[in-house]
Amino acid sequence: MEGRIRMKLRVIGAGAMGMLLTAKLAISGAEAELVTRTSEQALLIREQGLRMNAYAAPGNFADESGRVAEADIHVYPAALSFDEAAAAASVANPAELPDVVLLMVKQTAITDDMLAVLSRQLKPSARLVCFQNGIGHMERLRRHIPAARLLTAVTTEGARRLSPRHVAHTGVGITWLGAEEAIHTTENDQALVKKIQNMLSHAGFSTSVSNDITSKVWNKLMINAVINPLTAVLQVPNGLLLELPAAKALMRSLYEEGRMLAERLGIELAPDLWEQLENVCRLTSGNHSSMLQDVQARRPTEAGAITGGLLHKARETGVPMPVHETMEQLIRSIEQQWEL
Ligand SMILES: NC(=O)C1=CN([C@@H]2O[C@H](COP(=O)(O)OP(=O)(O)OC[C@H]3O[C@@H](n4cnc5c(N)ncnc54)[C@H](OP(=O)(O)O)[C@@H]3O)[C@@H](O)[C@H]2O)C=CC1
Ligand SMILES: CC(C)(CO)C(=O)C(=O)O
Repeated sequence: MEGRIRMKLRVIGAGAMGMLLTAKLAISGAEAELVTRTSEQALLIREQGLRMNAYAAPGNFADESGRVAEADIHVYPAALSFDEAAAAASVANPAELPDVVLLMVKQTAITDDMLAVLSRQLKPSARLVCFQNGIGHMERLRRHIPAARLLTAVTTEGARRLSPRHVAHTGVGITWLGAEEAIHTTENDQALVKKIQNMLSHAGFSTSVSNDITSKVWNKLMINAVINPLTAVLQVPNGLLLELPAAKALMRSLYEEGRMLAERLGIELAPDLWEQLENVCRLTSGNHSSMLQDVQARRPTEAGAITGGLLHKARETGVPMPVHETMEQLIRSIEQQWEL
């Protein structure tokens, strides 16, 4: 099939999104290996495989009570830990290294130490596709990996990790691919991006290439910056935000502050973004946002890259964002309680 030249793929991070991508890529016949943080999880996946539930009603997210699964799929991808991948890369022939690496860890895992190790696993022709919500990570990545090797992916797919080898595909969405810097202009670069798009599309992800990926990043950032901290602080599912007049007023203030900042930065947001935001709350009404799930599990949240990402830009440009500042302090206070 056109554009389906065999590529070696690696998915780093065997959480919700990493397991989803690996399972669907494997089902589509792609050669995808999964890199876990721990050797225990890699061993478990090698021995027992990955399990994926895909739910009925595309476009809708599964509710907490668990709808009847449309499919219960088992696949057996290659799996190894991050340290094992680093050790193998140090002695590998570059031809054995992956052509495309999908980075599926949370923003909180993208540290300078991690990136120093990761950069040594990438051959010069490889591309690293980064799926994180929030902003700030691409700047960190560019300190270790040449910008020409980096691609940004923005996705509205939804996944939930049910166990270290079991994932639920909780929402069917859209994925955009693009480069934040206008450097992917050669024919070779464009052909490679097209191949990645084809590979994701063939795996069942509706994928488009965007010439303005920053806009896509910010549309998603705005949605996450409005819904996630509010649901995490109030401990409510997404849909309830629309039912509580005071919470809805806060949503609107967060939204207006974000829109003003985007305007100042010259970033184009969707004209109907507020309606989209309300729609996400409706479509995911029973869901706990990822930030609420992190707070409930006492895991570090991605607030630093979502609310914190906006505030960083606000400070650079002098745009006041008092409501986002308050949300950041509230989330930080929650995280600081765990240190006591
Ligand atoms: N889940 C979703 O529906 C969506 C998520 N996103 C974004 O995608 C990103 C990933 O999210 P999600 O999959 O939910 O997060 P998860 O926390 O479920 O998964 C992240 C995984 O990364 C692993 N990890 C951490 N450090 C390393 C490392 N050095 N090497 C290998 N693996 C590592 C973690 O391992 P361990 O558990 O052992 O610590 C964990 O399994 C986030 O930025 C999120 O905002 C975007 C759209 C939708
Ligand atoms: C869109 C939303 C808010 C869905 O819950 C999300 O992306 C998240 O929880 O991080």
